[in-house]
Amino acid sequence: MIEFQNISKCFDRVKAIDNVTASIGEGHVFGLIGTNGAGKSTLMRLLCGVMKPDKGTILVDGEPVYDNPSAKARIFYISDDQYFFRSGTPGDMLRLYQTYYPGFDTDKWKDMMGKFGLDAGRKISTFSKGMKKQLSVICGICANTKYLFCDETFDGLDPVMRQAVKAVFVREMEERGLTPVIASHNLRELEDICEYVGLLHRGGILFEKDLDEMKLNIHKVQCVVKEESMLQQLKDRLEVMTMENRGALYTFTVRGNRDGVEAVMEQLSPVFYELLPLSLEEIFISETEVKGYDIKALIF
Ligand SMILES: Nc1ncnc2c1ncn2[C@@H]1O[C@H](COP(=O)(O)OP(=O)(O)OP(=O)(O)O)[C@@H](O)[C@H]1O
Repeated sequence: MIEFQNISKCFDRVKAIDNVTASIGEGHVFGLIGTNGAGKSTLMRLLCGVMKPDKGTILVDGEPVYDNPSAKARIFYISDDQYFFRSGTPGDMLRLYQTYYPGFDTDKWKDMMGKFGLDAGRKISTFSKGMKKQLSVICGICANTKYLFCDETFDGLDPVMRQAVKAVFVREMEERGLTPVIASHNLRELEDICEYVGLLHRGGILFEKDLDEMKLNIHKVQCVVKEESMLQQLKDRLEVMTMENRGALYTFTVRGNRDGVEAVMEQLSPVFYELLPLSLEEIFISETEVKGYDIKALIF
């Protein structure tokens, strides 16, 4: 388990991470989502021990991670701005990781390189962006670490490769309890694969929850009301996060369990109403809008 408490990190006057507390459990996929500049990459670097927090504690399976080779050996980090040696080949990467990760599975690496069609002797500088990401994923999987951090790794892969990598993650989770931590802007992708999601906004964590549980407690209500006064009653009785309307059709995002929301709607008895589930993308937009990150303000 990775536990972090009250961690903060500043770059000059920019508070990249501001007093964040959360944890990442084992054996399931944790998705890290957030607005641009929210601090996702910074949080990942802190959790992997690449950077030291200004304050707060980070424990990987009970051990501090920064400057601690034994905790770091349990983590493989695929950064979004990948660095490869000049003139280096995948074979050079293999030798480097074999030295650093004692459990590195060389047979699996060779097998995956073959299956993904990557040439171990070719200069990495001649690889496409997607091929470099594939190489990192293969190294990350074969390092056999307990935790695998992927910073926007999926975003550079084509749809077939994304499916292949997801299938590899699922296999590794089942076979050896791998815990992938994935930061991505592709929420549809994360929705398919993640069980837990953390939402960062302006350096702070807005929530860190089980995705299915989260979906049980946030709903989209579409309704047509008899008169305007009913809208106020609805706002008074439900925890409304966002509201918009197109003509007579009003759409609310509300917090609360389905039965409670339905009971209020039944009592108010509008002309028509319907409760719909929210996608992760809609939850993201609603939660960040509540915090002042309003999509309409960006567009109009
Ligand atoms: N090395 C650095 N020096 C100065 N400022 C930095 C540095 N790294 C990050 N920041 C700042 O910290 C904040 C968080 O950046 P970070 O890259 O962690 O966000 P992010 O959520 O990964 O963003 P994005 O989704 O746009 O990739 C930003 O304001 C960024 O400008």
